[in-house]
Amino acid sequence: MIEISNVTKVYNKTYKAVDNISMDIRDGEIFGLLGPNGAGKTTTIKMLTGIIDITEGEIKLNGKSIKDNSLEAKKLFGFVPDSPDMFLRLKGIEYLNFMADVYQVSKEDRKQRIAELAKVFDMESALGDKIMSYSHGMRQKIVIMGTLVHNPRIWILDEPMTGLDPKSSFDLKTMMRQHADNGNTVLFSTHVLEVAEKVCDRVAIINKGKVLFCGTLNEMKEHFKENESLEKMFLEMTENA
Ligand SMILES: Nc1ncnc2c1ncn2[C@@H]1O[C@H](COP(=O)(O)OP(=O)(O)OP(=O)(O)O)[C@@H](O)[C@H]1O
Repeated sequence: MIEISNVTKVYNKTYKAVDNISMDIRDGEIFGLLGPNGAGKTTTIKMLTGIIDITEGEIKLNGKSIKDNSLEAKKLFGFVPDSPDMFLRLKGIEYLNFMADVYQVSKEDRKQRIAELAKVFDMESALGDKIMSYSHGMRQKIVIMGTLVHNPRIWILDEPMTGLDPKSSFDLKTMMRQHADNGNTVLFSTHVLEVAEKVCDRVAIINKGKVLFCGTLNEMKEHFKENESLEKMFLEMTENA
């Protein structure tokens, strides 16, 4: 569960990139953070994960404050950032072992987990190669595998489908569903409405740092009927996808 309460982020003392947002992401659901470029999605995710400070407000992950109890809160989630170009000089398997070390995954558990993930993402034959030799999609997959190697309760993913081939994208969505169905929390951002429609239980639409809507997809469609400007923004987002 993620609780976001009256959160604001001000950059450079004046620019409000996120403006007093509140929402709860519940156990057992896939929650989509939707919005056009510059809406404040990445800023929100960076605050959730403790990468940047919260200017005002509070964020709790399974009851642990990311401000006051950051180390404990950070142990609870796996985070996939929007750029997968990391640790390029490491071999895939070295990166996965590094992540398993950081999260103190036992030798036995990691062996099993890495084998499972490599199979799902069709990466078995690539693990001995350096990440710099991987395609963008393969880099995306190795980062996702590194994030999931410690089996975190909460998954936070910033634009995770970007660059994935259709099969990997499908497999990731299936894994997200399974993880949520097991009573865990999955939050991801996207600017593609279609992706959200296929996988999310609930969405929040943000634009210019404000939450314009938060609810189920059916509720969103009802809301569009009453709010043409929101629907128009979405049509534009879909056209630009
Ligand atoms: N470090 C920073 N300093 C100043 N302004 C920033 C900083 N990071 C982001 N911004 C600004 O804050 C606003 C929100 O940016 P953010 O990256 O959160 O949007 P986003 O919804 O993730 O967009 P995208 O889909 O393009 O990644 C933008 O106007 C951006 O230019």
